[in-house]
Amino acid sequence: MIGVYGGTFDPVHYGHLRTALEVQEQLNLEAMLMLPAREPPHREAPQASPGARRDMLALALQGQDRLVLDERELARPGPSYMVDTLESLRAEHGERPLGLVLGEDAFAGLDGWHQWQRLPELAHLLVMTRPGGVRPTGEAARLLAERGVADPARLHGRPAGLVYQCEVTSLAISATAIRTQQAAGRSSRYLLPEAVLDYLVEHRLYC
Ligand SMILES: Nc1ncnc2c1ncn2[C@@H]1O[C@H](COP(=O)(O)OP(=O)(O)OP(=O)(O)O)[C@@H](O)[C@H]1O
Ligand SMILES: O=C(O)c1ccc[n+]([C@@H]2O[C@H](COP(=O)([O-])O)[C@@H](O)[C@H]2O)c1
Repeated sequence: MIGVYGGTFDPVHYGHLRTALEVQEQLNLEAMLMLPAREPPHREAPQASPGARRDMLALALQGQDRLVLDERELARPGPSYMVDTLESLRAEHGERPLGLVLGEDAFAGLDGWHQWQRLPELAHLLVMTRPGGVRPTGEAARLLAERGVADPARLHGRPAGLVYQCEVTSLAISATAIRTQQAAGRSSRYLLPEAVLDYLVEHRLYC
């Protein structure tokens, strides 16, 4: 199975990196693709440019090969709809299982995503715990009730369609908090890789 971890990564932090690694290990994924969104739908435009967010992610991923930068959303003009990303991955990988990785907060709002009903047809949904995570209600709760599985082995037996909840280390880190710290002249050290911190300070991305 291939993991698909999309994000705004404005900037990438240890909350993304550690959870991506844990899901990759827990589910024995062949690879975990990390996809920065060029134009994330349903939120304000990111503060850092797509290129700067890509560069920070590349710095964060240096020296390891389990988490892989995938630039397809950066190359695609217009809003970075996940359904388009999963379709392009499905075309590349045939029947190989795909796992769309989401924090609980993102999963709770899934029914607002573009063509959201198609997402579970294209990939499994791997829902990570997140501090302050919202309990799913409405369509997300229904998806969990209808498609949820407790045994991760089942995910490997079909290309898409199941929902699995992944327990990951609770890291109450958010990109919003890091941007706020930077704007206030406070330190963000130890919340994100040193090389990423050096980059965003040097380029004055969030001052
Ligand atoms: N600390 C964390 N623990 C678990 N999942 C996380 C964590 N931080 C981000 N995620 C998940 O990573 C994905 C991408 O998140 P995103 O790039 O928006 O980061 P963020 O820290 O939530 O950013 P922002 O504060 O700007 O909204 C989402 O699915 C989100 O739920
Ligand atoms: O496809 C959509 O309509 C859609 C709506 C909201 C979020 N997403 C994707 O979900 C991922 C996490 O979003 P965010 O806003 O938490 O960074 C990121 O890859 C976004 O592009 C996708």
